[in-house]
Amino acid sequence: MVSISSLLSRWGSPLLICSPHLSRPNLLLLPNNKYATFLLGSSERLVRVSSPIAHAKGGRHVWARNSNRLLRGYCCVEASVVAASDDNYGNKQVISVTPRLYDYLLTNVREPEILRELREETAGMRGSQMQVSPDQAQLLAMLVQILGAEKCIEVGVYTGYSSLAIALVLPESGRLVACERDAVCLEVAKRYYDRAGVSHKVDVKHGLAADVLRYMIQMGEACSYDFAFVDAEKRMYQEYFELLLQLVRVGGLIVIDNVLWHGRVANPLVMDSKTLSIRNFNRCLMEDKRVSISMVPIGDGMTICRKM
Ligand SMILES: C[S@@+](CC[C@H](N)C(=O)[O-])C[C@H]1O[C@@H](n2cnc3c(N)ncnc32)[C@H](O)[C@@H]1O
Repeated sequence: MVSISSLLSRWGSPLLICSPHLSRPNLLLLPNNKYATFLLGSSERLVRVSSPIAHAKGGRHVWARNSNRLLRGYCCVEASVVAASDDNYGNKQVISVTPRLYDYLLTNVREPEILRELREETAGMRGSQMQVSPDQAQLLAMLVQILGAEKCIEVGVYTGYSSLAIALVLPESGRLVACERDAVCLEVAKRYYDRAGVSHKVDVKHGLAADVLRYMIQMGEACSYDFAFVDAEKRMYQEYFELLLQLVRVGGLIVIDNVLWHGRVANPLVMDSKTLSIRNFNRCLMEDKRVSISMVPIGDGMTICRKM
């Protein structure tokens, strides 16, 4: 076994931080091309160790004793694979998407021409990083198709990329209620709905999404929607979710974007209000027996919820 102090001396000048924020013993491996960072700790003590991995060949194991538990981390030089090995995870290996691997993945996405044009036009606009990725849009469209959805809701339209992906696969009789507070973005979205010939399927609601959803419930539309996608204000996620749970039928889906929040949700040292909101929301969803859930590491992380 290697003690933390000998680990530190062997790896040169790593970073050492103590924090009271972890609620249970934890081990995270966050490799990139140059460093591997390990968080080892408990509610009493968190140790973060970063080490250059430039000279490593193959994988290497690191042991550290935390309270009375032995934690073992496996640091992979091939950054496309993360492997964790401890009491919780066994020897499970999971893919970590590198830029090269993501480029490859995108060559396997069938992005309709009109969506590509919208994405390229939006690239020059403020906030273009907010748009869902082509692989996410493809997954949303597939979920809508699998469900045979006729009635959908989107919370957070921006310039319309995800809503257009959904509208394109809706049947002619289908309807998407698209909620957005920014009129300038909506002008771009509406232009593309027109160009794609799907304007008749999209009911644009300009205003605050929670108000629109409340109004829809008051108008007797509860339990009548098949699918909802949430991609707006992060601190409102719980509220959107509660309203959409009323609007969606049993067996319908609510898909929530940005649930991994650029990885910040997994870093106990990050405590800003948006990260806390999403972390709390994820924790509540875990315990929410009204839905079955699947958190998918696509884009910035999406959770698919099915109403029971
Ligand atoms: C992440 S972007 C949506 C991206 C979009 N789904 C796409 O793929 O292009 C979030 C959008 O939500 C809108 N938004 C934020 N808070 C809102 C609210 N309370 N009501 C309605 N729209 C809101 C923002 O104006 C922004 O355009």
